[in-house]
Amino acid sequence: MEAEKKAISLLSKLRNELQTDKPITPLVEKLADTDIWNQYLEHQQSLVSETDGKPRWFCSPWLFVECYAYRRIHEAVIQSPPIDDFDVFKESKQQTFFESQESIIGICTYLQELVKNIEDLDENHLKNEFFKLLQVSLWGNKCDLSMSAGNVSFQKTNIDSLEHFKPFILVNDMERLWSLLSNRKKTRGKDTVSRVDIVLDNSGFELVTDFILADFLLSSKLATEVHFYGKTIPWFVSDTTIHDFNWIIEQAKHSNHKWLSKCGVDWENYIKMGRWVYHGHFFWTLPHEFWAMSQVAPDLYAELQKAHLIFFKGDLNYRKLTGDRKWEFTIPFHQALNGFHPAPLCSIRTLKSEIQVGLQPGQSEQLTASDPDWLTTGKYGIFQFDGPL
Ligand SMILES: O=P(O)(O)OC[C@H]1O[C@](O)(CO)[C@@H](O)[C@@H]1O
Ligand SMILES: [Mn+2]
Repeated sequence: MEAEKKAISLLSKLRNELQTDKPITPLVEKLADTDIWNQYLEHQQSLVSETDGKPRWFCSPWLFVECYAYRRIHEAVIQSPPIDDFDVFKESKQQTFFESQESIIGICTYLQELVKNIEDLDENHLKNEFFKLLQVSLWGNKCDLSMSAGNVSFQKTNIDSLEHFKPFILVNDMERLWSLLSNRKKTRGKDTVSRVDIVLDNSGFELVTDFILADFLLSSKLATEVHFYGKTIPWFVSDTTIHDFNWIIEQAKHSNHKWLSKCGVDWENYIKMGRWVYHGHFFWTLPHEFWAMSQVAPDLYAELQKAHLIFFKGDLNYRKLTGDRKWEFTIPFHQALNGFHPAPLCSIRTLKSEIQVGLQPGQSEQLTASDPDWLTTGKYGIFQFDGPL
């Protein structure tokens, strides 16, 4: 109880600082990322003019203060042993998993039926299924908890509704993903690796959709291994940590539903065989743009370079890919990445923040006229690829 009281008082202090626009203060508790964070705060300080004094909550870059808020929540918890490994968002993450049981069973059953005869499918059919499961993973990203504040009444994806959602895909590079993976499958030798990396976003329903896609990639031999990247601390409410990752697989495995539990068993086996690999890295919970990765986290950058294709899930990853800058809507994605090219990559994201690049001339104007909130509601989505043609 004493520890809880301490955590709550630190959290109230944080809330007060935020609500009254106090200066941003350095982190105090020593963790692997503390020095990098504090250097970043100093850098922000150097950008503030003398008359403005210190960086504050209301007038600092949104990406920076939003990340900082979550990092401070974590600091309040780690300063309060013995509850220092408590995940303040665990309950809501687990609740959404249970609330979306029906959709989860639907997509797991679909996958299991599909993989039964996967060897007999012709090229076109396989491509079609690949596209479907990519879209399931895309619309799965509607379900984050930081934007919905725990309200998961968002329409859940099921395979039959995909056609209905197609018009809301604003950038669609699925064909390029198919060419890359299917060409590699045709030309690679028997023992060579095809590696797809997935930089995860939210746990719960979205993570299941990512598992379904990853399972399909192995079952169809479009990939021989899949590497996942998650957060090392609770983050943006619903983001995946190693605990969530393992918890979802355990839940699936112990389900009473035949196909969901088959998925759980298969997924656990993939991990045991090293065909699925999970990586945690503190870089993902820093405020840095991804173009800083090769400097700030060269080990992570080198890991990503081993992939043949990288999927970046979700809105926050897109903001970090593009530096959260106010780019023109039509500037090429390659340019907005500003030198971040560890391997061919693709953002799979529903739009929840006011940034989008790589649109056709006139596209944004048309959207603004027909649906003024198109950038922030999560109704629209993209598959945006960058890599050699
Ligand atoms: O889980 P996602 O798709 O990254 O969405 C989180 C998004 O929600 C917000 O917290 C609020 O819109 C954004 O800052 C963030 O980009
Ligand atoms: Mn998220």
